[in-house]
This record gives sequence, structure tokens and C-alpha cells, in this order.
Amino acid sequence: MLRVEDLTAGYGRSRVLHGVSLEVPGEAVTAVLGHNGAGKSTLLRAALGLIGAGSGRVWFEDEDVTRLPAHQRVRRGMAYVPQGQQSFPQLTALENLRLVADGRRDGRAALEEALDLFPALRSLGARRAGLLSGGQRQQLAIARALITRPRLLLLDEPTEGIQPSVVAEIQRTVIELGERGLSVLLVEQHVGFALRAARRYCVLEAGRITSSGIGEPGAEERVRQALRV
Ligand SMILES: Nc1ncnc2c1ncn2[C@@H]1O[C@H](COP(=O)(O)OP(=O)(O)OP(=O)(O)O)[C@@H](O)[C@H]1O
Repeated sequence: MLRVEDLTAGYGRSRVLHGVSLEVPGEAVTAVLGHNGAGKSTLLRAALGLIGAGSGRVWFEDEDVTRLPAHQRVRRGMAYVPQGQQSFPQLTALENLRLVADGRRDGRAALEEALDLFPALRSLGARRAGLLSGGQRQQLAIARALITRPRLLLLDEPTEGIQPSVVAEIQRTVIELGERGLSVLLVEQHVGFALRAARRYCVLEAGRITSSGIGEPGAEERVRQALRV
């Protein structure tokens, strides 16, 4: 689905990723774990093409997309939910969703499916996005991305800074998306959740992948040792 080969990337002269190689299989969640500043968000941005690759390659569904700009990767089926649950705060939740759905051939059906996944958004549809809680905004952001019917969802710390009651709901949804066969590259700090959701995981430290394996309960201890947490 997505293959990253020996990728270096960064900002200006500062290199953040030092030769990262990663395989994201189709129809499953792959988790990237790591400490703050390890380069996890940078990896997602480079996979999408928001920042360029210094060297190395990015393949998406057997196509070399290394030099393609982000919007062309989106057209090929990638969707990205960055940290911070961005939406248009002055528009209602439903308007935010319609903005994506309108003009798409199957937009209406995709919008309904997204609302089925996050029933809370139905009752909040008329509320301005800026007045939603962080957790509700995160659900809105994921719903918006899903309306594009992506083949690969890049999800950056969906539970960060969100009240515990909603965290469980978002975690359930991510697990469900994986079970439904969506390919997800999930950046996450909650080791337990990431390993429950993911078929494969890797640990990123200072821009390098230092361990990887199969997401299973037994892996938690190994990952915690790798992360020294
Ligand atoms: N836009 C930017 N310009 C310059 N440096 C940046 C930029 N974004 C991130 N960095 C730097 O790149 C490094 C990796 O940041 P990144 O956000 O990828 O880490 P992360 O693993 O996602 O961390 P976190 O878990 O805190 O989000 C950090 O040293 C950070 O300061």
C-alpha cells in the first residue's frame, strides 16, 4: 500500500528523518510510536508530500510518488488528519462535512457513513465547529477525511489532549476502521491502544526506526523497553 524507502526529510537545513524505511500493508492499521520530537509527524508529512524528501523514495500502491505534490497524492487516495483537529470554526459541524461531501459523486452516502461511525456528530450537526469539544472536533476531522473515501488514512495522534471519556470512543473507531479493512498509518503515544489497533508497529527514535514488529498484546513490554517508558 505505502512503502517508504530510506527516506530523509526535514525542515530547511535541519534533518529530522535519517533513512526511514517502512512498509504499510493494505487493509490494516500500522502504528508509529515514539517520544515527542522523534519525527513521527514529520514522517506523515513526508509520506503525504507536505515536505519534500531529501533522499529516498515513497511508493503508494506501486507508484513512485516521491516527487508528487500532496494534492496529487490525495487524489490517489491518501487522506491526512493532522494533530489539532482542524476544521472551519465558524461553520457548523454539518457544514464542515458537506464542504467535503458536496460535489463528490458519492458524497451524500459517504457523509451518512461517516455520521454512522460517529453518531454523536448527528446531534451536534448544527453546532459551530469552534464550539465543539476537542474530542468532538477530532471526530469531525476524521469524519471529514473519511468522506473522501481514502485508501490510506494518515492519522496523527488522534487522542492527544482529549478528555478520557472521548478517548475510548476514538480508540474504538480507529480499531473498527482497521477491522473494516481501511489502511491506516497511525501516529500514537498510547502504546496499549496502538498495539491493540495495529497489525504492525514501528518505533521511531530521533528520526530512525529502532524496532518494529507485529501488533499484539505481548509486544507491549518490548515496545515499552524500546521506548524506556
Ligand atoms: N515546521 C517545522 N519547522 C522546523 N522544525 C520542525 C517543524 N516541525 C517539526 N520540527 C522539528 O522536527 C523535529 C521532529 O518533530 P515532529 O513533530 O515530527 O515530532 P513528533 O515525533 O511528531 O513529536 P510529537 O509527538 O511531539 O508531535 C522536532 O525537533 C521539531 O522541533
